[in-house]
Amino acid sequence: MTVPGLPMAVPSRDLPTRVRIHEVGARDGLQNEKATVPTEVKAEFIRRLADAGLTTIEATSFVHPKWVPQLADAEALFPTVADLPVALPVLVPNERGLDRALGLGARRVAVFASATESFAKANLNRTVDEALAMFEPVVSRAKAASVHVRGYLSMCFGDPWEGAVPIPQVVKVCRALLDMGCDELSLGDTIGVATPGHVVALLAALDEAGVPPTALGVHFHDTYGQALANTLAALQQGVTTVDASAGGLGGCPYAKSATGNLATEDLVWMLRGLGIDTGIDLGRLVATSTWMASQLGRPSPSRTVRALSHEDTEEH
Ligand SMILES: CC(C)(COP(=O)([O-])OP(=O)([O-])OC[C@H]1O[C@@H](n2cnc3c(N)ncnc32)[C@H](O)[C@@H]1OP(=O)([O-])[O-])[C@@H](O)C(=O)NCCC(=O)NCCSC(=O)C[C@@](C)(O)CC(=O)[O-]
Repeated sequence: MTVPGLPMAVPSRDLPTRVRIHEVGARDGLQNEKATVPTEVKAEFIRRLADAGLTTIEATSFVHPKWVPQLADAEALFPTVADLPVALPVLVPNERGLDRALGLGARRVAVFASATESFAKANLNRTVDEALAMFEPVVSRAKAASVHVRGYLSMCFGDPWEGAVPIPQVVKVCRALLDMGCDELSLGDTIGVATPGHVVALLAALDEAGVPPTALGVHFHDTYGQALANTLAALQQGVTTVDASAGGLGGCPYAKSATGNLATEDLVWMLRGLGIDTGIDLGRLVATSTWMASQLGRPSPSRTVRALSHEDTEEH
């Protein structure tokens, strides 16, 4: 697909020159679909994302299949994409998940904690502390096997049961995950309620507690249309890893108010305008999301996908 009228690149001195996009569409996106997507379609989706230039593509989750039936095919899927020349992180909640992932040769895993008790219970059937205790052997065994570990932290801004989440509560769990040995953290705005001022305040508090922006990724959902504004605020504070989901797929099965993630295409469009290199072919990415939307039987919510897949801009 030819992309018409790309934005003029106007670099800004207070922004990074390169951003790493951590693509979560195949995991966070598809885990929340009502219909279960066939394994071959997931594999094709991941291959197309790699072909579009994404270098970190979260592939699946080794969680209990009854908790997330949409990803119950992790064992069948992972080996079919394992040879791609990209990083393929997978979620593992516990040692059972780690064993399954390591058994298939996964080199990057992610544990996923919660800043709130309500979501820890709903998502992991544990208190916050019990969940951290569950992750400890996962992280230490993964590190011993030279496997990269990401630590997600959900509900960093607001929680559907508890409301606004106090910043010190978030800082405490972030510190615990880093002290445990996680290589990087991802701050999840699981239900998409964050606003830029809150992002800046949280990043400042984390920095003060010894968690620098270079150790962090940001993971925004776009429920209230704030995901791009929040991302820009995070970039201005020195964050260089941004999670996004092709076509804006996504949500979380254990937080009903979680809607789609920040769309990767919307992010790439903004970064291009800011003169920030991502190495992504936007035309191929839009074509991938348009193809995935046709597999799911509904249009992509991404504004950029919609604008660029309009019939006058279809392949020339
Ligand atoms: C953590 C558990 C397993 C606890 O669930 P539990 O019911 O407390 O499990 P358990 O530890 O009591 O074990 C019960 C049985 O499950 C088995 N089991 C135990 N673990 C596994 C496993 N890994 N794979 C396969 N089987 C497993 C285990 O072997 C045992 O089998 P039995 O002995 O009875 O036959 C469960 O709560 C779970 O799987 N939760 C995952 C929920 C999830 O995936 N949520 C979505 C991801 S988080 C997210 O999307 C947010 C994020 C990351 O995107 C960021 C953001 O936006 O905020």
